[in-house]
Amino acid sequence: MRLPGRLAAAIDVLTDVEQRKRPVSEALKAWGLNNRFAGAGDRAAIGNLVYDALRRRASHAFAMGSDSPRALVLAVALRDWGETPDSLAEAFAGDNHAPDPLSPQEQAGATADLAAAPPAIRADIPEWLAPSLERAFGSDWVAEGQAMAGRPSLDLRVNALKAAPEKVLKSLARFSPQPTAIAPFGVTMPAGPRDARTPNVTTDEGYLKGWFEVQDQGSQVVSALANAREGEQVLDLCAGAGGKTLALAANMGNSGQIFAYDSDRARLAPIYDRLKRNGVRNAQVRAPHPGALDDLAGKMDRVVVDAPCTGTGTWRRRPDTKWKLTPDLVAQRQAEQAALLVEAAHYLKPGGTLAYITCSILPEENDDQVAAFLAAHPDFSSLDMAGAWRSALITDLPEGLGTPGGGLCLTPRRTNTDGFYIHLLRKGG
Ligand SMILES: C[S@@+](CC[C@H](N)C(=O)[O-])C[C@H]1O[C@@H](n2cnc3c(N)ncnc32)[C@H](O)[C@@H]1O
Repeated sequence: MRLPGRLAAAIDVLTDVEQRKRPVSEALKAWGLNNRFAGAGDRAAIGNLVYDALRRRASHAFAMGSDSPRALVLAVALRDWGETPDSLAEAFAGDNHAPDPLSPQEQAGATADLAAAPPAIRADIPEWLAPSLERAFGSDWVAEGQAMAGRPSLDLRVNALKAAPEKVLKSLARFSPQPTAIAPFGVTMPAGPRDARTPNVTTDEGYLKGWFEVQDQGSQVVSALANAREGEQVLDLCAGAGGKTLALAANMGNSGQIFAYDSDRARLAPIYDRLKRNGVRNAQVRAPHPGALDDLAGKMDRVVVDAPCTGTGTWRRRPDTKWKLTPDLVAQRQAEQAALLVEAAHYLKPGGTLAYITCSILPEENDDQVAAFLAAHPDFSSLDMAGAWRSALITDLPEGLGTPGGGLCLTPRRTNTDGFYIHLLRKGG
């Protein structure tokens, strides 16, 4: 397929997403099944168009004067992919699969000036979230929003239990991987432009042998900052599919004990295979039976709460969630987070550490939650995060990552990672 056909297909997919309220991945898969002639390169290009349209939905709609799927996809071609009204007119001419020719208004979108657009449009975020971003980032909030509308890199964490970074760099040399800037065991492949395909690393022999896992560098950094040490008793209270459990196990050199729990069996299910592939021998999965964790009360050196959250830090990867978020959903997540912090405290022994993590950048889910917890639990105190950074990452904490409430917040703009928050709290005693 050539560009015109790919644009037309992306318009169809985005229409499907918007009309049937379908996740993008599902709509793309359905399109692929109905259009079996399309190759992997076509499917990747169409996916990029749809995701790019959603990443910058607000600014694209403003520039084009419309938020229709057609306007958004054409905006990607004109505003992100370097096409011009002339290059598109030439490509569309005589191509049976091309969308209709561009209207004068659509052509004008190519050079639309957004300087006078409201800040939330320039930041490409829903307007109701502007006060939260401003609280989180001060005068930088529009630039932070813009960075969250970019394409993410593909990051891997080398599994120190089985391989060294050099081995993985060599195994994946065909994708030109680079060491990550912050995470000590990270390998990264920057996103390419236009129709660039994301490397398929999960068919690599290194992956199948457990030498590495796909994990955003930000997730690797907060896993390292949780600072689980050899010989400790650690509860991973929201283990999900185990992304952080695996990193904690590697950090602990397979010694001590990790209890991996999640209240959702389906989310927990992949952890069994992943633990095996990674050669993890110090993790015990606790399925969500009543009383599953009763024997751990007051005994843990460390409890990691990788809390359910709005996922605002992952907007680059799941841009549709940016526009679906509602105040009710934020409130729901806040209630879950507050309850989980109280629950986590119950399992810690005196002197133990609680690591509170979210993949959100909203202060309502981060500093506010910790402040409310500390106010109700005077036996807990905030740990020095600069010291934790030095101890876990053997470098000084970069400028500007600290939050007013004493936590750390990583962002695409600050650290070239997904957005993550972490705060370590010590139980007195
Ligand atoms: C951010 S995800 C965890 C991701 C996982 N730690 C990883 O690194 O791959 C949050 C998890 O919290 C779980 N969860 C939500 N409420 C919970 C609760 N009350 N107790 C335990 N887990 C809960 C969800 O099922 C979800 O899997």
